[in-house]
Amino acid sequence: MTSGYLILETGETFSGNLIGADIEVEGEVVFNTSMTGYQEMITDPSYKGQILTFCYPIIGNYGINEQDNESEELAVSGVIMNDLCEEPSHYQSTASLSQKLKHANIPGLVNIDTRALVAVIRKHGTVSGKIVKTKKAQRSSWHKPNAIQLVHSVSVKKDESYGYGEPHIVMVDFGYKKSILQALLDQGCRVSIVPWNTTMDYIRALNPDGVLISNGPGDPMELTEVFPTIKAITEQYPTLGICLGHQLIVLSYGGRTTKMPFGHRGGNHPVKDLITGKVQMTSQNHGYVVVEDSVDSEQFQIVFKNVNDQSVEGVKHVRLPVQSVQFHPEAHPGPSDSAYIFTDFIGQVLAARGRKYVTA
Ligand SMILES: NC(=O)CC[C@H](N)C(=O)O
Repeated sequence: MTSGYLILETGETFSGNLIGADIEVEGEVVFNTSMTGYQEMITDPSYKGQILTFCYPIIGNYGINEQDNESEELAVSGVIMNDLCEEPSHYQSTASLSQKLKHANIPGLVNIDTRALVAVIRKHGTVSGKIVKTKKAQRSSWHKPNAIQLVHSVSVKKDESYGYGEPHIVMVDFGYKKSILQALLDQGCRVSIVPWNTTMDYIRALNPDGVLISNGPGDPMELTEVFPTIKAITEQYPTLGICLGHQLIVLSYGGRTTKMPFGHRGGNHPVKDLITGKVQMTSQNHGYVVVEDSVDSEQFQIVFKNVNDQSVEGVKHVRLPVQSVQFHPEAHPGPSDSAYIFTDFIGQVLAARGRKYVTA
């Protein structure tokens, strides 16, 4: 196998072997703690521009199938793992992970000491890194990807329409995961997916019963140009925000987000519902988080918090049927404890139909 290296901006080098595409890449090095779900992760558009490390030591054992893609394209810039299984076994498997990476022109590094790497990321916070072929590769220039470019590259370029039922939900696409669309279709909805920079007039003309603001890559504070539209949406339609969508809703009301030391990426993040006191296990993938003090309590109530670090995991508007969650109720990968978020949203949409909102 060809030798390859991960070099970090903080100075460390990790040695392993190259798989997938024969190219060098750069990206923010992040880690996910899920035991399964590597196919959903590498196709989740929120990972656009990032190099993803799998904490679980054996990856690839059930192959790649035709069902579990969260988007058509692979989103990650590169992947890092310990032990790659090249002989997958699963009745749905149609390819191996390394074949999929090669086909998508994405490089990976295997036989990396991922426990040591994760310890380094946890020490420094998320760092930039490069997957390279020689140890002496350039360590000086690092560039932070721009959120508008990232979102633009993964968002639909024109409307797409799915399902024939009711109610009609418009999903503003910052890089949606297919499982979110599937969750809406499972609720019987008709779904119109529109590009991230769609105007309020255009959304109004589609006459939605409710709007979903999707997940997506990048630093939410760089997406200022959409804040007025997001706010206008929440003032007019029942709205659900997921992950980036949650951050954008809070930002559009004057709140702030900040970068977490190394993010929440995994399938077992405990989140407490502050109203019922119940804890649910959630699927997560985010590097930024809403700053608690920045949430205007005259507008929003914080209704979910992370049990591990007490960070904000969801808000509800105090008057309008608007809710947003930092975690992923669509799961994939991860537990589906919070799937009821979609049922609640559609319930609110149906209850609000025909009613006119009085805005703040
Ligand atoms: N999954 C997401 O929507 C991620 C949101 C944002 N890009 C973050 O990292 O926090």
